[in-house]
Amino acid sequence: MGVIESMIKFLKLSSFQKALNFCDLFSPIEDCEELNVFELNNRVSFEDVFSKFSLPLSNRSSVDGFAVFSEETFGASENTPVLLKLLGEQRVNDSPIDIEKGGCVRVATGSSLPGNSDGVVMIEHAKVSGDFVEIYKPISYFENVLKKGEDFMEGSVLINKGKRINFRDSALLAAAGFEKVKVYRKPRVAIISTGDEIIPYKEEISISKVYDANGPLIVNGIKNYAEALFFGIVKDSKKDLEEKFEYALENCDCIFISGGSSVGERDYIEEVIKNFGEIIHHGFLVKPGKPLLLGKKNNIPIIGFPGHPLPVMIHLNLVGISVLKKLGGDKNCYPKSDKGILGEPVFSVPGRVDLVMGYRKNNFIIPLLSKSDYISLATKSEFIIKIPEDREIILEGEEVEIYLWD
Ligand SMILES: Nc1nc2c(c(=O)[nH]1)N[C@H]1C(S)=C(S)[C@@H](COP(=O)(O)OP(=O)(O)OC[C@H]3O[C@@H](n4cnc5c(N)ncnc54)[C@H](O)[C@@H]3O)O[C@H]1N2
Ligand code: MOO
Repeated sequence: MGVIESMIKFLKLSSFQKALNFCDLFSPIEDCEELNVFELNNRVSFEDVFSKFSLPLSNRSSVDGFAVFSEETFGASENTPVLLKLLGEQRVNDSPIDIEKGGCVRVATGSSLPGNSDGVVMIEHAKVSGDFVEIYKPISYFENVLKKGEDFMEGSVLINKGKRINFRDSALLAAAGFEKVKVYRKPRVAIISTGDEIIPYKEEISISKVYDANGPLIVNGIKNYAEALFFGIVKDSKKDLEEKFEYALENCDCIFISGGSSVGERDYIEEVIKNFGEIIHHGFLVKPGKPLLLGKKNNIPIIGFPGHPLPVMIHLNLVGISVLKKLGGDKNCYPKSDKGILGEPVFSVPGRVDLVMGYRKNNFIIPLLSKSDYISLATKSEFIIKIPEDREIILEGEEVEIYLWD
């Protein structure tokens, strides 16, 4: 490739927003598996899950105390307690017993309320005296009671299709009696590291070699969202790359490749993607990661990450994981963002988005200055600060948007 061709390649840089919207080009893989309720964390529900019964199934006491007819406690006080006959005990695993006016029943937290009783006096506000209980405090109608169906009603949607199930959701599903739930199958991702200089950790390092950091970075980074299939390190050879691509396209739902995305003599990735599918965008108005390459074949996303590990980390977090969430059925696929106040000024070049590592100190956002070739600073960062394309400087005290690491 000549100098002019190389220059022309990057004349048309796309707005970074287009990279953030890359996930919109794909649809979820409509394929599922059934998982036990113990294995659901971080998986995406394949269906609307409806409750088969109401919870609680009956009116239940929220406290340890005495179930009563609430109106019979009106006027009770420390000096003039109301006296109610102790009719028995209703434990959590007992079937409801009866209660009559002028009486009360000892209940535990979670017990069904006996008969038509409509409130529970806490044990702290009562005292057993022989066959009677002295009530020292009045309660209102249904005080200290969780009413039947108050938590959720029979037939209501517990989890929507496309929701990423968290550990709290798994408790809800278990309480509702679900042993198994259908979830989207995780997309299978082919991960390829490229470069003649890239070596696996088993080999001896030398000045002309670089250990493969991007392989483990991508494999670990996507585990929550995908099945990661590491295809290994491929030399800068079009033939070798094409072979891996062909296999990956037949067996995987997505391809993530790092290195060789720029405009050098041996940067073949664009050409290889073109041979098998289509290029959507190559080159973005963003720092770092300008040569980011986004392509696809039908519903198979292909991302060519620039070789330096820092842009891989950033764009895996912002673009790669979003695409995997989309394929995996997640309705909420954009990166998590937040806002904060800058504690130090940060500088940029107008016309491009700058993505700067940052951390929080005394509730202020502090930028960590780094070059694309740094790896170490990223591990100290807590998030990524976004400097929009129309800003040259953002001053201390101004609000900035931050993207959270996944
Ligand atoms: N003439 C130009 N040169 C470059 C441009 C440009 O616009 N014009 N863009 C620069 C930018 S920005 C970036 S980013 C890099 C990206 O280049 P490539 O995607 O082609 O990546 P490589 O050249 O293959 O590698 C860059 C760098 O990263 C190291 N690397 C690669 N893979 C790994 C890995 N798996 N683990 C660890 N380190 C890796 C590689 O050894 C290189 O040092 O292009 C600029 N050049
Ligand atoms: O875009 Mo590159 O990642 O700055 O060196």
